[in-house]
Amino acid sequence: MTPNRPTSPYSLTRFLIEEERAGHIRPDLRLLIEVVTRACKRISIEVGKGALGGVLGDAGTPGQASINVQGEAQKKLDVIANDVLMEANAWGGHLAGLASEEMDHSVPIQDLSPDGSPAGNYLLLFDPLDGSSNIDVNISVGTIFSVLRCPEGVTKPADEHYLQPGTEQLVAGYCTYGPNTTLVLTIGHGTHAFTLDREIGSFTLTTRGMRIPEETQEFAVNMSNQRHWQPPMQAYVADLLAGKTGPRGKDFNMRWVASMVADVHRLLTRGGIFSYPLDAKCAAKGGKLRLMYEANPMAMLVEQAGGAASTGRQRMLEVTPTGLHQRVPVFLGSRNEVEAAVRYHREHDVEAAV
Ligand SMILES: O=P(O)(O)OC[C@H]1O[C@](O)(COP(=O)(O)O)[C@@H](O)[C@@H]1O
Ligand SMILES: [Mg+2]
Ligand SMILES: [Mg+2]
Repeated sequence: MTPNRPTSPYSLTRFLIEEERAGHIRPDLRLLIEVVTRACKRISIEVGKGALGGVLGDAGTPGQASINVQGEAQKKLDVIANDVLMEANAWGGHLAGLASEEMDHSVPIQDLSPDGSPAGNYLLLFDPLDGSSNIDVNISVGTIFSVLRCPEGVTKPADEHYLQPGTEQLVAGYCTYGPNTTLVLTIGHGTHAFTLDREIGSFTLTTRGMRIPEETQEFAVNMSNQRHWQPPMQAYVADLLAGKTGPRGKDFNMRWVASMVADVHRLLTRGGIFSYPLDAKCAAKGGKLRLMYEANPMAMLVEQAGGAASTGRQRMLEVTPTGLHQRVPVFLGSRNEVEAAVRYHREHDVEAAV
């Protein structure tokens, strides 16, 4: 090699090929990740156009917002991002089916693939655009995705085939569209960050093996819901707010972006706890955030970085899903802080039982 020649950037493609050589990933799964992350680059371009691309605002017609299966008004970019991911994967190849936060039901790839390609081995789940309420105000949003194995012998998967606990995820990742576009990925061997080099259009490995500090003094929660929280969450946050002179013996700072991707990216970078607990407004639905599209992929990424993820009463990845759009309470991030939040729930439940 010529001396002093700059070494070439370590691309996502190179990373995946080396993981394949190490026996961590099969070639068809590697190609699936490449397809999904290429779609994320497309979404990044659409998000980046902002008002110039006519992509801001609500989907639907004026005065008649379009409503998704979650009962939430869709933004134009929710629909665009969903379409981009659908189109990117419609040719089949490695997928047997896909499911999206924005669609009522999963779709078998055989119904999408124009030439009726044989179904692949995997199921893809995604939240095409997370943090929708931030789109119009130019704050980071993102895409969250997860890959499961299609059960043996199933060529046309239905919703029930997706109902596997998070421990079964083969891949989890997200892409944040902010000041830069960053992909954070796990294939079950650590959590790694790749930054999009916009000049060459390629993801470059920028952090190998992200580690979440076990201790933190930073928490993320929507405090406006405080009056609706249940007793263990009330007690936990009251002690955080009591600071140095309270039972926790240290001061805490609060950060809340209201895009889960951005809040999780912060804690993967410098530690923290993110929570979206049960409250009186969302209790009937089981929580606010979606198990299959948000909580499970983030839980795998966080655990692979040395953190913890829980519903407050159960390890997130061990929850047995009962529905594609199931919602759950979420606590994830720095291990010791998540354990503290879980302790408040346990102590409350023990007291309530006597
Ligand atoms: O502002 P709220 O209602 O507390 O909700 C914020 C949460 O809702 C979400 O935006 C839900 O995601 P979507 O935008 O994909 O529906 C999370 O990203 C975020 O943590
Ligand atoms: Mg979301
Ligand atoms: Mg969304």
